[in-house]
Amino acid sequence: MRIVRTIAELRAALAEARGAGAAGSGAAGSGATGSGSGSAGSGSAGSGAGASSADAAPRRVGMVPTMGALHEGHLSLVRAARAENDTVVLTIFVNPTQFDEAADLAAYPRQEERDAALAAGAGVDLIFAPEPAEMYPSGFATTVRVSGALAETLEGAARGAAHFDGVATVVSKLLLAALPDSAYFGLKDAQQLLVVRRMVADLGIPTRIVACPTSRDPDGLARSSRNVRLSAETRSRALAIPQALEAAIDAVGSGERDAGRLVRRAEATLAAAGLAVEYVAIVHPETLETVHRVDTTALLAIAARAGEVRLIDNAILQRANPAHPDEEE
Ligand SMILES: Nc1ncnc2c1ncn2[C@@H]1O[C@H](COP(=O)(O)OP(=O)(O)OP(=O)(O)O)[C@@H](O)[C@H]1O
Ligand SMILES: CC(C)(CO)[C@@H](O)C(=O)[O-]
Ligand code: BAL
Repeated sequence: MRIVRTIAELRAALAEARGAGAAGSGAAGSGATGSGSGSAGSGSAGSGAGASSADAAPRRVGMVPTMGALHEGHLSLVRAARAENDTVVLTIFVNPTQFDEAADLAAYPRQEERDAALAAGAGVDLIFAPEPAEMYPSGFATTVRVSGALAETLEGAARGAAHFDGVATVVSKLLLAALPDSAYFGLKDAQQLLVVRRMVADLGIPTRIVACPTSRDPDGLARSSRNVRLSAETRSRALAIPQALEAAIDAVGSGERDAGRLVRRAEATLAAAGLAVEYVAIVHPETLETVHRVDTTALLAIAARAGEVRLIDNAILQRANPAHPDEEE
């Protein structure tokens, strides 16, 4: 496994991995900044050594964009990418433009050596870990903005428009730098996934966006890099978030359709645990428009603070098959 820091190095390494640049450039090896952390295990190609000749079948590249501080949730994305691609690229970049709070950016966990070891063990071939100046060189003046409810509700409203501007801009740069066949995103950040899908479709970026299920600790808490900042006490209070989601799923399963009642019940569960609720919303799972009744499928999204730590989570609420006699109103 190799770590590269510049877009030029990333492109060269991928050209080599795809078999297109093996003969000519030689840049994949020469540009890398080093930090080998052992073999990629399940990796079958991509770190230079396995590059095929140009006449071989095209090699598929999968990308997993992250902000580092890897946990099992990230590794589940890597495994999904590993299963479908010849080369897996993990990006690690704590993107300053998507942070609305300086304190959150400063406190964001950074642990690159540990990340590299975990990535290698999970089958990553290449890590792209640029410095901010590589992604935002002097004079940088372009913003990619997805407008409308998709980006302006929920996280966009709570964190401000700059958040998804930052996400869309950096993800478009990452995708354009590597042009992966597929890129893998977690459903924990369901709105981010929808924003990225819209952006990729609108800009004609030829990458398939793959949604991966939320990975949870055994007690139900969604895995998140920010969880390391929870004390034992705030962590146990944070369990009210998955509990509120489960209760809503159960309530809908038992016939509750009224979104207002579902929201108020979830808010009460969070408040009783001492969490500061930022939003509890029931929205259309694709447009994110508010829905008033759960007649088919809806997304229940929660953002709440446990102490200083802001957490998000969500669940799909699905009306049970209305053809079943018990489900008729
Ligand atoms: N528990 C999880 N299950 C599945 N995917 C996840 C999970 N946590 C993060 N991801 C995904 O990993 C990718 C990188 O996310 P990121 O690096 O921001 O991690 P994070 O744990 O969400 O951090 P934080 O929420 O503290 O910002 C995103 O696509 C995100 O949705
Ligand atoms: C997609 C992403 C890597 C863009 O900075 C980030 O928002 C994240 O880690 O979810
Ligand atoms: N996990 C989404 C990125 C962020 O919190 O900024």
